Amino acid sequence: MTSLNIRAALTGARKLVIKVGTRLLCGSKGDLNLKRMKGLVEDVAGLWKEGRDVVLVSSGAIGAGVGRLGLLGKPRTLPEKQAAAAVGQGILMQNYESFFAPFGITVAQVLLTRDDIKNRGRYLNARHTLYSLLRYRALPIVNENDTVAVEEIRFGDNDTLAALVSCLIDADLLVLLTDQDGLYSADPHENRDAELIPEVWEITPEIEAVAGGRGSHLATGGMETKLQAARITMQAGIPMVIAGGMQRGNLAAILQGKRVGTLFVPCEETMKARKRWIAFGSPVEGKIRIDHGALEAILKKGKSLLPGGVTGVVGFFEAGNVVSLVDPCGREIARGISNYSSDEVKLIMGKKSTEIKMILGYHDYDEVVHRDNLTIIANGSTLKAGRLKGYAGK
Ligand SMILES: Nc1ncnc2c1ncn2[C@@H]1O[C@H](COP(=O)(O)OP(=O)(O)O)[C@@H](O)[C@H]1O
Ligand SMILES: N[C@@H](CCC(=O)OP(=O)(O)O)C(=O)O
Repeated sequence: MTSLNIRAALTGARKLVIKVGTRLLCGSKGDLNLKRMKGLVEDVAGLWKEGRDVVLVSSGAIGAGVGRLGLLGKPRTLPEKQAAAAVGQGILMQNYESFFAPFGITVAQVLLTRDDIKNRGRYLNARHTLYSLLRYRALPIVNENDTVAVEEIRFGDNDTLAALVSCLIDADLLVLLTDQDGLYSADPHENRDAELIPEVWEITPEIEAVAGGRGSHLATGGMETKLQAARITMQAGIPMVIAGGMQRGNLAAILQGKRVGTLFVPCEETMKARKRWIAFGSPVEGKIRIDHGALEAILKKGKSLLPGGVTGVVGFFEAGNVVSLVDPCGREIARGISNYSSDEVKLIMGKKSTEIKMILGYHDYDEVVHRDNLTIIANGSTLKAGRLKGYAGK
């Protein structure tokens, strides 16, 4: 695949994560650049109105807090940074709320710590919360929960957080907006002759060498953490673009397939890493038997497994474990992550999703196994849904 093909493929990206850095939002004293923020919001709203899902990862809480508290610079100690973030996060959200409102877009604040990603149960929770917000057409605005995150549970920088959020929601594209138009052959602040690198296919030592650290006293990480984010997205099979957010229109241009910023091309070999993890990387804790209707829905239409299609449960498993889905003849057709434990599935099997609340007393998910967490298996190999034409399951 050529870089032009990949750029063109970005036009079809439906689920986007867009990260906005402190550099764009805050001046050197922490003063929020409201004009720029408003412009960014207008650009994001344009994509949203095209029917795309957007999760915004916004930095700037510490910076805005520094500005409002009149501090001389970014605090050095963690409690002071946490205090600044507590002040600034509210200011950020207040402005996002008022800038998105004229477009009829409701925003939602989502604050995460590293534990929300590391712990499988919490990971699934965060994922489902984000999915629910997008289903409600509310635009999630994510930041690190700086006010409570101590060193051990910190992401530390929002570039990494944005990459992990992209994996969390299976994004089609991550865009990191910053003050530079992409990755240059040297830090443009230090070298006027630096040239933009339009595509990166592999993070080589040469690429690492051009990426400098922190770019301003309020921002974190500089290009180093952006490369760290690219390592994650490239392995996860998600294209990532670093682009300039100082001027309007770059987001739209990227989504029109134009050669804007630096594209980090995902590795095709590892595109299905997550699906492979589900199929082969994790122990299978139990089996769920499904009926012909569910079999057809999963294999031919790529649908999720709903409780109504379940006919039996074998073994003992917890919510979040990988289970085998077996057809009425007992053949394994897929593996997936179960949203419910074996005891819970036994209670809700054969029922409608709307009955889950009545039976269990709670209703966390409609699906027993969501299609995003499901890998189809046939003759020991993984296949895409819809490709199993001859398979009637009989
Ligand atoms: N090779 C490079 N190309 C572009 N920018 C670089 C490079 N190396 C270091 N930088 C610095 O990275 C900064 C952007 O990162 P950062 O300050 O963390 O911004 P943000 O707040 O947007 O995350 C730029 O202002 C620039 O000084
Ligand atoms: N969570 C912090 C952002 C930390 C960070 O990574 O900043 P940046 O390098 O500007 O993206 C904040 O809101 O201030």
